[in-house]
Amino acid sequence: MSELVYFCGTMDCGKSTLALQIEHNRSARGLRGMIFTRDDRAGSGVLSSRLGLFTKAVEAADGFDFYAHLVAHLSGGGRADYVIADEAQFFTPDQVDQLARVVDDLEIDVFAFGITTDFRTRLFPGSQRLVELADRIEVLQVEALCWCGARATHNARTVGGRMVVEGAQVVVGDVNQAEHEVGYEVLCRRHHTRRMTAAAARAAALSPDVLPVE
Ligand SMILES: Nc1ncnc2c1ncn2[C@@H]1O[C@H](COP(=O)(O)OP(=O)(O)O)[C@@H](O)[C@H]1O
Ligand SMILES: Cc1cn([C@H]2C[C@H](O)[C@@H](COP(=O)(O)O)O2)c(=O)[nH]c1=O
Repeated sequence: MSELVYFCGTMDCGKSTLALQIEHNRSARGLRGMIFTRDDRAGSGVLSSRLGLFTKAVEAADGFDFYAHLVAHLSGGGRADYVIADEAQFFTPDQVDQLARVVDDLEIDVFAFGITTDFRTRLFPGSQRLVELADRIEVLQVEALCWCGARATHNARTVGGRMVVEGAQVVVGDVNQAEHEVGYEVLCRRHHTRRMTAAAARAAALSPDVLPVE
């Protein structure tokens, strides 16, 4: 039975790496995958991991129809034994419905990867639809850590080095950016709620929040 699996976690927890590993393991056994992404930091039509690995992918912009693309590919004699879809938080709910249809009507496994919530702790529409439709939700096992040592569960956005809670939902970017750039930092819920990034914690070094990690 084919499945729609949603692999999720914070930024920088290894989702793209896992996507590339799944692709590697399956293609090494002669299976053929169809790889999609949207707005990867490395550019259009690339699925990249911070470990330095990357592969070509089909860019799934707004209006792209996953189901129609797969049907056209198969009708033209192409093969697709599984689908990998990275940065799935950026997909529209309709596109996630199309991925579910790929599973149900074409009987192809779909492995989707994405962050669940944005910098305001709100669900991305694509992630919400994946949570609603997935056969299985897998939270990544390699924990990203907050500066305090707790498991990071939330994504913070920083502008000019300060955490912000207002702005456009989508701003492509990375962790560990220079202070003047828009950047991201993963935090535990407590420090996200208190808007305490690593830099803010350093600045408030006398706060009990910055007791050393045990
Ligand atoms: N220099 C490094 N050495 C070892 N592991 C690294 C290094 N840089 C990044 N990583 C690993 O890569 C992970 C990020 O992987 P990536 O697939 O790009 O994340 P995601 O897609 O979830 O944002 C980090 O959590 C870390 O485990
Ligand atoms: C929290 C948050 C993130 N983004 C962007 C930033 C990155 O380009 C991607 C996440 O990529 P990763 O491979 O999981 O690190 O999402 C955003 O646009 N809005 C946000 O609120």
